[in-house]
Amino acid sequence: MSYVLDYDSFVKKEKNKNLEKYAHRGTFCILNLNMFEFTALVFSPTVMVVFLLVFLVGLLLFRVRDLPPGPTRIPVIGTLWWYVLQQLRGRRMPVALFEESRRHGDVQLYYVAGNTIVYLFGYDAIQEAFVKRADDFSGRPDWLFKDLPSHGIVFSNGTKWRAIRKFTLVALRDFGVGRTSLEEKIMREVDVAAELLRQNVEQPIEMRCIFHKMVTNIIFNIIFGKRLEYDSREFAEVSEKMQSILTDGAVIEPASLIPGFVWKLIGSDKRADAKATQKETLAWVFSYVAGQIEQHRDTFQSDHIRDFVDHYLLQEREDSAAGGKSEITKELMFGAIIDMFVAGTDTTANTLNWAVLFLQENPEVQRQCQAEIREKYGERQINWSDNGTLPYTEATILEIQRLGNIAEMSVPHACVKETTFRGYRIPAGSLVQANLLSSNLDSRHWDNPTQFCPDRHLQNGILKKNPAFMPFSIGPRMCLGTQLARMEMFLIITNLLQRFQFRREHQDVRHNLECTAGQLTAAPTPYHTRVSTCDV
Ligand code: HEM
Repeated sequence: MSYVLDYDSFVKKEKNKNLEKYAHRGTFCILNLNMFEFTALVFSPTVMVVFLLVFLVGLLLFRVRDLPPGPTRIPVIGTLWWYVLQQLRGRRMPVALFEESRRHGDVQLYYVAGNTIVYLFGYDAIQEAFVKRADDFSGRPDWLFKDLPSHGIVFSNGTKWRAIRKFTLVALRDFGVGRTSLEEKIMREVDVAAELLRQNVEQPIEMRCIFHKMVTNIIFNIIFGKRLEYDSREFAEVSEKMQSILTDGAVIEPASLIPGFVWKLIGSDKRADAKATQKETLAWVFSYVAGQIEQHRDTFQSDHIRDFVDHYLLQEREDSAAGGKSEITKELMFGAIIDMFVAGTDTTANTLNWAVLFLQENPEVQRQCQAEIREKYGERQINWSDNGTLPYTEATILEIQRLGNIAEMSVPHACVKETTFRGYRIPAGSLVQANLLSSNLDSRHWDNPTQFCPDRHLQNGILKKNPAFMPFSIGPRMCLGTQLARMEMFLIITNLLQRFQFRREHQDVRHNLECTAGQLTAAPTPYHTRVSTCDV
C-alpha cells in the first residue's frame, strides 16, 4: 500500500461534490483506499493519538523555546538530576549554581517536581528583576510555603504582607532601631560578652556560640521586653528551637521540593527527617509565643508600651475600639515574631562569626581598625551616633559582609504573572531566586572579587557605595532588619575590637575560609580564637 497524498485534486474533487467516484477508485489521495476507508483511517484512534502527540510536542517545543536556558531538562525528572548530582559531589548549591551561570548566563531555568525555578545571577539581572520590575518579581511562592503553619512577613503576599511589614518596621523604629533605647540593649550584651571573654583570655574559644547568644537576646529583648541569662534553661531552649527552625528545616529553599525518599537514596537522611523535626519545633515555638502574649495581656498598660508584643496588643485594642477588625491578626503577629528570630539571629550571629575569622586571618586589617578606634575615641564606648566616623573599620565590616556572604541566595520570590524578562518567557508562579553571592563576587563590578580588601570600599578616606554590594538583597523584599543588623554589627564589632585582640588558635594554621554545608546561612566551618586584651 502506498500513501501518496494528492491533496490538490482531493480538494478540487471535494468542491465538485464528486465523492462517489472516489469512493470506488482510490487513485486520488491514498492509493488503494476508497473514501470511506480513508475517513476511517483518519479518524482511527491510533492516528488521532499520533496527531495529538505531534501537536502537543510541537506546542511544547514552541513553549519551551523561549524559556531561559539551564541544565538539560529530562521529561518528568526535569533538572532534579542536576541537584542530586551536586549533592553527590558534596557541592553547595549556591556555589554550584553560580558556576553554572558561566555556562548558561545570568537567567537560568530549572524544573523540580513540576515547578519552574528561575535563578538570577550578577548585579544587573538581580537589580533589573527585583527593583525595576519589582511589581512582577516581589511575590513569594505560596505553594512552596504551604506546609508552614504561619505566614508572617517573609512568607506572606499582597495586602497581608504590606500590613505586617509596615507594622513591624514602625514597631522596630519605636523600639529604638537607630535610637539609644536599643543601643542600651545591644551594649548590655557587649558587656556580658566582654566579661565572658575576659574570663577566657588566651583560651581557645568559639566566638560563634557567644555571638549567637548575644543576638538572640537582643531580638528577645525587642520582642518580649526582657533579656534572659545565657545559662538559664529558658534561654537554652529558645535558642535551640530557633536555631533548629533554620538549620533543620530549610523549607524555604527549592531543594526542599525534592522528595524525602530521594534524599534518603542519596544518603542524606538528615534532610529527609528535617521536615518532621521542623513541625515539632514550630509547635513548641508557637506555644511559647502564645504564653508570652498572654503574660503581656495581664500586665498591659496602653500608656507604657514595653516591647513588640505590647505594640501588637495596643494595635489590637485600637482596632477593636474603632469597631474594625485588625489587619494584624494574631496569626500574622506569631509569624512576624518567628520571622524576626529566624531571620534576625543566625544571619547576624554568622556575620559576626565571619568578622572574627577574617580579622584573625588578616591581623594587619585588625590592627588598623583598632588604631582608628583608639585614635578617635580612646577608651570611651563607641555609640551608634559615631557611625560614619570610623571609615576604615566600617569599610572592613562591609568587606566582611561581602565576602562572608551569609545569605548566598535571596529567600525565594515568585513571578506574579507570566512575563518576559531579558527576552525569556517566565511563567506565572515561577519561583525566582537571586544568587546574591554572584553579585557580591561579580567581577563586572569588583576588582579581584575573591580578595579580602576593605580599601575597595574607600575613596580618598571616605566610604564609597558599590551598588553590587548586596548582602541584604534589594527591592521591596529587601531585608526588613537591615538597619537593626547594621547597628548590631557596628556596635558589637567596634566595642569588642576596642577591648580585645583576636588571634588564631595555632598561629601557623590558616583557616581555609570554607563554609559549613547544608545550612541556609553560610557559616564558616567551626574554628577557635584566642583572645587577649587590647594593647594597641
Ligand atoms: C547581617 C544580618 C542580615 C542579613 C545578611 C539578612 C539578609 C536577608 C536577606 C538576603 C533577605 C531576603 C530578601 C529577599 O528575599 O530578597 C532577608 C529578608 C528578611 N530579613 Fe534579613 N538579614 C539580616 C538580619 C535581619 C534581622 C536582624 C532581622 C530582624 C528583624 C531580619 C529580618 C528579615 C525579614 C523579616 C525578612 C523578610 C522580608 C520580606 O519578605 O519582606 N533580617 N534578610
